[in-house]
Amino acid sequence: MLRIQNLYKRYGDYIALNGLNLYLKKGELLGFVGPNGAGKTTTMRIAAGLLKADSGEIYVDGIDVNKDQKKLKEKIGYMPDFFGVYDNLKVIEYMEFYASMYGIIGNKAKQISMELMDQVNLSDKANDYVDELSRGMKQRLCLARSLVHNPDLLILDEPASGLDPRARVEMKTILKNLSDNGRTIIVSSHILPELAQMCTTIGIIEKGRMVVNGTVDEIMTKLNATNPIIIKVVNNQEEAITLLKTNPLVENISIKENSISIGFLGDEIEEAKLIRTLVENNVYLSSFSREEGDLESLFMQITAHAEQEV
Ligand SMILES: Nc1ncnc2c1ncn2[C@@H]1O[C@H](COP(=O)(O)OP(=O)(O)OP(=O)(O)O)[C@@H](O)[C@H]1O
Repeated sequence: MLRIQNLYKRYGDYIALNGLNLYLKKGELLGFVGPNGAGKTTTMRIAAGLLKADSGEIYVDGIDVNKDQKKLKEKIGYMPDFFGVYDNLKVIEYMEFYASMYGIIGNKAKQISMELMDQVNLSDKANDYVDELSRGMKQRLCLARSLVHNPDLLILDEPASGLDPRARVEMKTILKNLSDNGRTIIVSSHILPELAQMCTTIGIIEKGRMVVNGTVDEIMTKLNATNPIIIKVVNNQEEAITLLKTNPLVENISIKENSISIGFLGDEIEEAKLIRTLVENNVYLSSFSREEGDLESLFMQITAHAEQEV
């Protein structure tokens, strides 16, 4: 659905995007995460056709963003991170106004607007003035507005920013429902745990480059593969250490309380072979397991130096 290759964007001398790559399949929900200033808004605005890149390729469902703006606008729904004030407009009028920008008018506009307001839990606010809505309601309205032309790809820039915990949960539930109904979505945030539970795919951006992009499962598998294995030996720790030292896949042996921690470069089959060697040499194990990694610590690790420089 979305293919971004080698994207570059400068603001004056400042390099905001530095060869960014991003791939997203139909029906996926991508959490686009990075620290402040990493380039999320710039990427999203370029993908939505609102900003021009200096170079790079972007295709949305096969459409070249640089060549066919009209078709692109039909495909994409965009929700910006900031939106303005709306004098004297009722919620339903606001929705119908946006529908009219896509040529949808009259009863059809009313029907679509009512359906979308229902999806974002705003049906009972149809006749309220937009300015009188809470921040969470305004954000949900903005989401509904971005769906008015039934786009294939939704690009949402920090839709949950500034919301209280209850409103954040409500926004997440709405996004999850949209995703479950087959919509392809990119949602940005600088809070990874918030996205990790609902996203199928994660992209971590730092200093204008994508540093991690894959499904949550793929990222966790890769992440865990580099974690130490913790071995608990119940009888002969010395013998265990001697055996571990002879295995070329074992590195960094250390003892923590009554456990042995090792760096291990092998896959699961090699892990099984190592267990067999230990047991066959009368080393009794009560446990043998990789330390579990978590996405949050990965994110903090990747973005630590970027935060320090801010
Ligand atoms: N119009 C502009 N002129 C100059 N610099 C800009 C402009 N827009 C963005 N930048 C700079 O480009 C970098 C990337 O900005 P961008 O808004 O894309 O980051 P972001 O990841 O969305 O950040 P945030 O999480 O704070 O919204 C930042 O350093 C920002 O200051």
